[in-house]
Amino acid sequence: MSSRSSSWMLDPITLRKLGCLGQGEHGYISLVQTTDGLLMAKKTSLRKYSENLEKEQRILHHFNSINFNIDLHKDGYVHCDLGPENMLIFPTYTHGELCELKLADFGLAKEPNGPNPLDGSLFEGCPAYLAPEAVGPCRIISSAVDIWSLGVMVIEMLGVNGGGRNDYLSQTLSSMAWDFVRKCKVHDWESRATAEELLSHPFVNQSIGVPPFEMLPVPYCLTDGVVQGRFF
Ligand SMILES: Nc1ncnc2c1ncn2[C@@H]1O[C@H](COP(=O)(O)OP(=O)(O)OP(=O)(O)O)[C@@H](O)[C@H]1O
Repeated sequence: MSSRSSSWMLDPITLRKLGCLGQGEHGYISLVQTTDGLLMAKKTSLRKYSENLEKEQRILHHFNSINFNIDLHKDGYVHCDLGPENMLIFPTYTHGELCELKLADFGLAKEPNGPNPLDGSLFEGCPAYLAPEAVGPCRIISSAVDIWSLGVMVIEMLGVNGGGRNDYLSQTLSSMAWDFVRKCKVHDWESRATAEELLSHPFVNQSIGVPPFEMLPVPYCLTDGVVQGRFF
């Protein structure tokens, strides 16, 4: 489903399975090849999760048909399940870019004017990244939920311990990183930074070097065991 192929619906019988890319609570993902030689990820779920799968298909189709790089939030979608397991890192062919990031698993996402994810379902996702206002009887699901998750992920990526306590973070992170993180982790969801604001933050726009090619992730099932480690 990550291909830019013009024909969206494919006959599954024509897809050749090359290997397994990953597995989650709701299904497993295999690497398949179309008769045209295109590589794709195919998600298979139990019938009881078919609504989630259909929603994922609708959302991916929506972004496939307009522009891959558009901000999810501007279009009224909330992912609701952002966490490292749902951020996929691909090699990029764009000069000067580090890599290409893609979001996976829209099974819990909120569509524009669509219902909130079922009560309790967000705990099946990545609870450690869940915003405080997204739980409880009066829960509020808005784009701010994803921004909170982003803040938690950035703290984790920077390798900081200390239980996410603000006093510890403010002393440990660079002032630029701390400013970014604290804007994501504002408890009052209405005062939290938006994706648009964060995109112009210096933490996002700083210039960092491109890593050597061999550091870019390669699907494990394509490497025949040559590259160790897990596929993102
Ligand atoms: N397009 C893709 N390309 C490569 N790997 C993928 C792709 N989509 C998913 N995966 C891998 O499969 C894993 C599970 O996928 P996904 O999150 O969609 O399944 P899920 O059952 O809905 O998971 P969860 O338990 O989070 O609900 C991901 O964490 C990722 O490692």
